[in-house]
Amino acid sequence: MMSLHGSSVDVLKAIFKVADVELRVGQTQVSKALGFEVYPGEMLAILGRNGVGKSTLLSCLAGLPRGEMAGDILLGGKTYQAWGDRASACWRGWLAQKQQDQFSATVLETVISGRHPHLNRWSWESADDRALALASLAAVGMTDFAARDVLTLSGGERQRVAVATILTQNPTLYFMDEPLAHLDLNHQIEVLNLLRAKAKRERVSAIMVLHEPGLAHRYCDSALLLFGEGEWLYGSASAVLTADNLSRLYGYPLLQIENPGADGQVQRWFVPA
Ligand SMILES: Nc1ncnc2c1ncn2[C@@H]1O[C@H](COP(=O)(O)OP(=O)(O)OP(=O)(O)O)[C@@H](O)[C@H]1O
Repeated sequence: MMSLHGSSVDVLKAIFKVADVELRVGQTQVSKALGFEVYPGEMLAILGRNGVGKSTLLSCLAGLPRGEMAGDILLGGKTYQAWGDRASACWRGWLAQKQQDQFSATVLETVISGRHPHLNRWSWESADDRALALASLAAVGMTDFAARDVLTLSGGERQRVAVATILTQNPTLYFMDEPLAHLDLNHQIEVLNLLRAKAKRERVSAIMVLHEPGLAHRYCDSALLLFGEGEWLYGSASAVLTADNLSRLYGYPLLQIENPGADGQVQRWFVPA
């Protein structure tokens, strides 16, 4: 268990702190003594093999307990319990791994539902809420689908609606379980560009489960690797996302390829050896 972090963000106040988190689900030990902090504007990727416990951990970090957990999770300096359900729902957004629609609803109604934590019990969505929902739909290129029934959408279209919904909720901290699921390459980049720009502009932060280490390196500031048996490695994306660490993580030898990106950053891609 190790932390490898640079000092560039240390001058800021962390908005999210995790200390000594022990987590087990069924027979799986997900983490032992896990600790890290997230700062305003930071994007953190969680990576690991299937079944290692990424979703279980993300859910616990988002205050939606799964499995047996001990340790401290502080959002803006307070526990979820101290915030209460409604206040914490305004602070943090949750994008689930699977979108499960039970009933017919239009795309716009679904996206506007992101505003619900912000509304009083008896109030309806305002014109501002609707404008925010429409802007979020436009941001993911789904404006033309506003009147469509969500039950008729393709997997990738439904995922873009889920991203628009969390954008409409407009939380300070985004928890996203595989936000790129079902998306083609073009839309994967579009969603990550959108989040990166929002993090930079509005200082919101994101913790997300990703399966593509090259994209995690390109878009995230930090990374948390879950190795199984509770072992983990956390630190800056460039320190953690290396061929050695990822070969160990996935149990398969990987080659690292570096390429200068248009933004002047060195991009790192990993391919099976
Ligand atoms: N309620 C449960 N009872 C027993 N085992 C469970 C329970 N929930 C999850 N598990 C197991 O715990 C492990 C971790 O599950 P989790 O969904 O967190 O993995 P993951 O890393 O997100 O996987 P994937 O990459 O496949 O989405 C899996 O082996 C899963 O089968």
